[in-house]
Amino acid sequence: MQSASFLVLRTRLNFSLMASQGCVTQFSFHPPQLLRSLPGQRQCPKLRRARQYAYSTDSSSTSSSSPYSSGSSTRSSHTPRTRDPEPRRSLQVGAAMGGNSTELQKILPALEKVVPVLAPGRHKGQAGKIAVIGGCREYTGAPYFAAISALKMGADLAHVFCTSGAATVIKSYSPELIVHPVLHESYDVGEIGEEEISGLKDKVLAEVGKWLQRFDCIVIGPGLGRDPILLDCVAAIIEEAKFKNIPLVLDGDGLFLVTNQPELIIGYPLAILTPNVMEHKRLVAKIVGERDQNVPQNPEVSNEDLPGQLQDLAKRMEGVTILQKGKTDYISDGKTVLSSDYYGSPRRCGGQGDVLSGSTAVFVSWAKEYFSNENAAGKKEVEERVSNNPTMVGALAGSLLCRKSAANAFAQHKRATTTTNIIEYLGHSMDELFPLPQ
Ligand SMILES: NC(=O)C1=CN([C@@H]2O[C@H](COP(=O)(O)OP(=O)(O)OC[C@H]3O[C@@H](n4cnc5c(N)ncnc54)[C@H](O)[C@@H]3O)[C@@H](O)[C@H]2O)[C@@H](O)CC1
Ligand SMILES: Nc1ncnc2c1ncn2[C@@H]1O[C@H](COP(=O)(O)OP(=O)(O)OP(=O)(O)O)[C@@H](O)[C@H]1O
Repeated sequence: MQSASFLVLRTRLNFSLMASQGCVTQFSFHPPQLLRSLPGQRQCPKLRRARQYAYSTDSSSTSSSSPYSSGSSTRSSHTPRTRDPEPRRSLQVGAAMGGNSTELQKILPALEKVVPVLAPGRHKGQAGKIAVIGGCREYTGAPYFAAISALKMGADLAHVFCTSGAATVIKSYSPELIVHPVLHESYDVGEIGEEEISGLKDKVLAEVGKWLQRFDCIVIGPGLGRDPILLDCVAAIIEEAKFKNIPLVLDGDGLFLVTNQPELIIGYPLAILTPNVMEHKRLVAKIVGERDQNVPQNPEVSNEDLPGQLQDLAKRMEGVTILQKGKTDYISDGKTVLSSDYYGSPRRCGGQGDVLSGSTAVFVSWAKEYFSNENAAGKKEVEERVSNNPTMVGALAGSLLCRKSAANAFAQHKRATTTTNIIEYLGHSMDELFPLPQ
């Protein structure tokens, strides 16, 4: 078993090396000198062979094979390593620190195509109407960060749906946000029975439901809290949003909800989950550990094979896009893995994930709009250089923007950098990545 794992690991190292020699598109932080020598993006025969070796030794379904090695409580002594039936296409967006990476210079013009132009003829709302569902007694900062980030990086309108206790506070942070005090938590409603809870759910759904169709993307979870009544109502909102085909970004307590009720989101291609390391581990334990008899109950999430594990997780979630945040951000919809370690800041202050969820929501809405236009200019370029999936494109662009903004804020504020500083730099960073025409 040990030697089998070792072989796969060796294959992955070779894979990385070949990737850096041009067999896959790469934006890598690590070897810029290799990046510069990239001869092209097409898959080379050597890499094709390596992929076959790594992935085709077992043609059984994902439920019987997995990239997860043993965790603390093993259910079965047989814990095979990665044998993905489909090869992984890996695209790494990496950081020659100053932004001179050859690959990044290819990716940015492709991403730029989905950014809407600023033209006098456009009307309010065309650049994006975003909603954030979050904000409770404890947390008012997180939904504010997500919603204001959406506005600051280019959306036209941002709404927040929160509890009445949080609403006044959020409104007082910014007159630019449209705040709806429509959610309820146990603390407010006291002890109520099943029937009353059901009535409350209907009321919340009616209040939120009349707005839903207007939104281009909804962020669910920043500062939402974990009150069971409130989460029950949010689950109903998710169902309704899916019915209306609205893209969803799930973060913070929204992830807590869908980790406990994965059926809410599995198979919905317009969903993006943005877990941090801890949230990702919970998701893996639930989706892989609890459901697959062939892997340990607490599968080990290993840094070595994060891309393979993430792809496996996204595949098990039937095409949901997952953006796993960390030192490197990994993004997968089960078909492709993108990774980005471009820019970033060493400050780990709370709230940066909220900036990411708000920004990603806007990029996803732009990408969806872009792909829905059959005559959109440069579509082939976006598909080839990034992905033909709007949620993948949006997630990568969101990651790049937030890391760029964090780097800019850190350069100015150093150890004093907070999320508010990062938000202040969103507009400037957008313009550095996607400059407005002179
Ligand atoms: N100002 C605010 O209102 C903020 C509210 N937030 C909200 O707070 C709620 C709870 O979020 P939490 O993230 O605290 O959730 P959890 O209760 O899941 O806590 C996660 C824990 O994991 C730890 N952790 C995070 N990243 C880690 C890593 N890479 N390695 C090891 N440990 C790690 C953290 O220190 C934290 O103690 C969410 O609704 C969230 O949106 C946050 O967004 C932060 C800002
Ligand atoms: N070690 C790191 N180096 C550079 N950037 C990082 C690092 N860890 C996270 N990030 C970036 O910070 C952003 C937020 O990720 P983080 O892991 O802090 O989210 P979070 O814990 O959900 O945040 P929040 O405090 O809002 O709940 C992401 O864009 C990610 O790319």
